[in-house]
Amino acid sequence: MSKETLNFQTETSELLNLVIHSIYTHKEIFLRELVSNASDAIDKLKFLSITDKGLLEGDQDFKIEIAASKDKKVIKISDNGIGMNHDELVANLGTIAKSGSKAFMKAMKESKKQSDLEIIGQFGVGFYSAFMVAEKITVATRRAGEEKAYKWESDGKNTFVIDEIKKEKRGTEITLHIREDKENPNDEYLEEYKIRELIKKYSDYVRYPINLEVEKKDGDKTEKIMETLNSMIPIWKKNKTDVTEEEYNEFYISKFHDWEKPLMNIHIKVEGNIDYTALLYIPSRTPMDFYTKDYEKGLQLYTKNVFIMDKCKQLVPDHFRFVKGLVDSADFSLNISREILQQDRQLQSLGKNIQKKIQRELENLLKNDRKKYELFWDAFGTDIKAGIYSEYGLHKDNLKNLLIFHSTFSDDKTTLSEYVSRMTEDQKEIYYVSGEDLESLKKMPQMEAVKEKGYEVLFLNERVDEFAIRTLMEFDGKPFKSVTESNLDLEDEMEKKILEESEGENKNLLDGIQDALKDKISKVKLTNRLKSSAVCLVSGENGISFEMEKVMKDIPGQEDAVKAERILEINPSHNLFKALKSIYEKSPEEIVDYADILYNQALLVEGFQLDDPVEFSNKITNLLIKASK
Ligand SMILES: Nc1ncnc2c1ncn2[C@@H]1O[C@H](COP(=O)(O)OP(=O)(O)OP(=O)(O)O)[C@@H](O)[C@H]1O
Repeated sequence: MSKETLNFQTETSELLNLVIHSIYTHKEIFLRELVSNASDAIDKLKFLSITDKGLLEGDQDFKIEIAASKDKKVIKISDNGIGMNHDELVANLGTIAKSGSKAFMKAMKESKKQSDLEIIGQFGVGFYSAFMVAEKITVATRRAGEEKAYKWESDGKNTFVIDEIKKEKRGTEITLHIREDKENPNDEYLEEYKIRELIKKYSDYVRYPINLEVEKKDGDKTEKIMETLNSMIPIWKKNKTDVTEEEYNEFYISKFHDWEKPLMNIHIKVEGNIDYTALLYIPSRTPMDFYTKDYEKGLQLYTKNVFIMDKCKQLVPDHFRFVKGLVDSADFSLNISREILQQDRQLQSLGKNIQKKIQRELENLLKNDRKKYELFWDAFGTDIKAGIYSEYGLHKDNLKNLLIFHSTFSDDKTTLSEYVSRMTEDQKEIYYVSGEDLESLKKMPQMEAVKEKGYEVLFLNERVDEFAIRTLMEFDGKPFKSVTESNLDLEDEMEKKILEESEGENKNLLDGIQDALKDKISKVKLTNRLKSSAVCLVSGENGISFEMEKVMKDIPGQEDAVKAERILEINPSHNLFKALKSIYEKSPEEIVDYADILYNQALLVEGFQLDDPVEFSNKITNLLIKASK
């Protein structure tokens, strides 16, 4: 094969341009990235060699080596991992395929501020980050089990060159030709102390020895020896007490490509039916791709220190899909293929066990650190609520204690059991009101009577809320009840009787309003539910609420699939009702316009769009003119 010169994919060029020209902070992470690639490459080889011993080529002494030369201004990082063949070289080091770099580019594109370049420190852009310190990079590599070896070389501008070479040992050797830069010198990366420091800081847990070539003086002689810099104990195998918060965070950031430290970690060692260790993290905010189809849930799976798979889906349920982390269990036989592993019953029961642990940790957080729990809730509460109604409510009993909502009780959110503990003796139901934003919910007319009774009302201000609540149906034996339902049943017998009489006396007026609105509402009623408001809409008994109707409307193809039954309720003690009565007595035909205005007002309060806003506005205008005469 002759030498070929290839262009970087456009996105890669953009990324490289950024890396080379704009980023001066956090340069040191390049070493972490290269070491982590080397360690991944050994992991891959180890895994493949289970079924194909030949790949080892007689060398099982897995290691990563670093050598630096101040004279030549180069630093070399080599590994005896899987290596790359020609096509892999082109694909892996010519395009951006991987999560870290892709997410980084996306974040960069979305942010306008230069200071956001800081995020690279936490992100890492993989291999390409080496161009922060190198003016030229040479990669020599041979794929395990193959004969041909290749050299990849580039100055990170627009092109890279690939050439065939001889390389006896399998694996990859990366040579960085350190960039001269007076303003932002890179020379320290050639110093032994710095390399030691960086490996300790970022790569101590790497399971293979990271050996640095150091000079040792022996009398007059100096000789070069290899010294292992890392402790090699995977962080998850250490005792909790031996790991600092910072180490946990550092591990998360480098391993799971977040740019913010996690909200919390869950480090568990379980001995039982299945022995396992898990190190799980809850991110501190919703990942950028969380609501796209690119987001994949799952935990990394290791067995006996060998990496098996990256996103093992069975280990976390959908409602905890935000959890990142890894699970290491010696109880899996390694000879099974990934496909068989996926059906493994052990895996299912491991998943169940992990699910319980996550749940317990969240319950503890809710109990012990409400502030932090609210941060969690802001990021992932929607998923918990969706988890309640998905799979036909299969998980509702597990998840119901994790719910928190705003309520009329205070500005803080409340759990359902806190709500129940505050219920008054005569209160039989848990009241809620649903709608889009808290401020308008607080002012909903339907709330008035419930509030006057001294009952607390939950605010369901997210779309999934009502679906979750309806799946639950009850909590602690107390059914949920929407304050906008028609049969609120708050009155005593006396009040009911007075209302009925009043409806009888005003039958003509009510019928007149009903006739005027016949296509729009199913009924007009007088109500005790209102105090200072004149009218409101409530939903009927077909079980569909206004909020559900709105949600369904937004689903393409379902626009008219469900409609809540609308009942117009009028407050008989309000001056407006008296005014309606006198208008009806004088000229019954005028009631048509009034009815329409009342109905539209009630719609507005409910957050609905008016069928004909222009007509509504004209009617109001006419009324105002009339009033001024
Ligand atoms: N030392 C190596 N040995 C074998 N393959 C390597 C090595 N370094 C990099 N690669 C290959 O190049 C790919 C790209 O590396 P890069 O560091 O850019 O991203 P990544 O590490 O895969 O992604 P991320 O950083 O998001 O995990 C890797 O996925 C791997 O296939």
